[in-house]
Amino acid sequence: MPSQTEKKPQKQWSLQDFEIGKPLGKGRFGRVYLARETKSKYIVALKVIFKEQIEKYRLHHQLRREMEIQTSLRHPNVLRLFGWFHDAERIYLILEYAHGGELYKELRKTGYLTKKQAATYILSLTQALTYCHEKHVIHRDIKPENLLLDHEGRLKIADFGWSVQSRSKRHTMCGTLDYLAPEMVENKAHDYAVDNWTLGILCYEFLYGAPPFEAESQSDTFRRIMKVDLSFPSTPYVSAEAKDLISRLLVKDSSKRLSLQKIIEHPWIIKNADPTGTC
Ligand SMILES: CCc1cccc(CC)c1NC(=O)n1cc2c(c1)/C(=N\C(=O)c1ccc(N3CCN(C)CC3)cc1)N=N2
Repeated sequence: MPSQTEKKPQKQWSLQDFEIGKPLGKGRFGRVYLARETKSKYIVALKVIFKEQIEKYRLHHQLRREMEIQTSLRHPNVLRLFGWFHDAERIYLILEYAHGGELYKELRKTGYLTKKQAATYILSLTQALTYCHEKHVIHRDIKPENLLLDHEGRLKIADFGWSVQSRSKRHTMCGTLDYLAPEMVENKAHDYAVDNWTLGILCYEFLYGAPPFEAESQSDTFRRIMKVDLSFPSTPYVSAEAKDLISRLLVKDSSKRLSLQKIIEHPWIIKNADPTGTC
């Protein structure tokens, strides 16, 4: 009789267990395909990563960390990693299938989101980050390209490639500049509050259609982030309450940024977000 503590043995998957469908997208290190597990007919997204690429950029530790972290997370707004397997050339990640595709394509299509969509997605992100931070995980790379939508329009955070299991301050440089907090772009020690900053960036981008410190060159973006050079184009579509929330997150001193709990309680969120996460 197996002891209570023994986990159910992880099934060893292989390519033969799946029927591969259309390609869904491609990233720097591989592609993602629609796939169906043959026995259960369960639909998944199969992310194929070339070992040669991982070795070339010395990313096995980062990939291993991504897999360990994403396998351990269970939250409605975090894309599930069900398992993985490999062959001679490739590593295969068996991921939850998000039927709605990438959020940023939705954003580019419409230019900016409605206040209900924006508030609902910020609430979902805040709830997902509250869960991640309780598990000592900092995502560090939340940007529209890493956000997916399921068949009900519910947001799913994907791609934990830059996340870290953190119990202390971190020093690693990562991500594109637009979404990085000052302490990240200065390559200083940073902690969970970097994700709070990014929520401010995303809230601004959801409502205005572009991130607040966007500039021609990376060095200009860097300067604007360091100065917190924040301005709100005058438009009737963005309320004073939305500007208040953004201004309380884009604060240089990380200890003074609005906490995740205070975001959930903010009047703009309470008034505009759909608590079921669908909209
Ligand atoms: C390798 C790809 C990659 C690189 C880097 C980061 C990420 C995370 C976003 C990823 N994607 C990833 O891991 N992904 C994991 C995934 C996943 C991507 C996914 N779905 C889609 O990519 C998708 C795209 C378009 C789509 N349609 C577009 C047209 N519409 C009319 C109908 C719907 C429907 C679904 N489901 N799980």
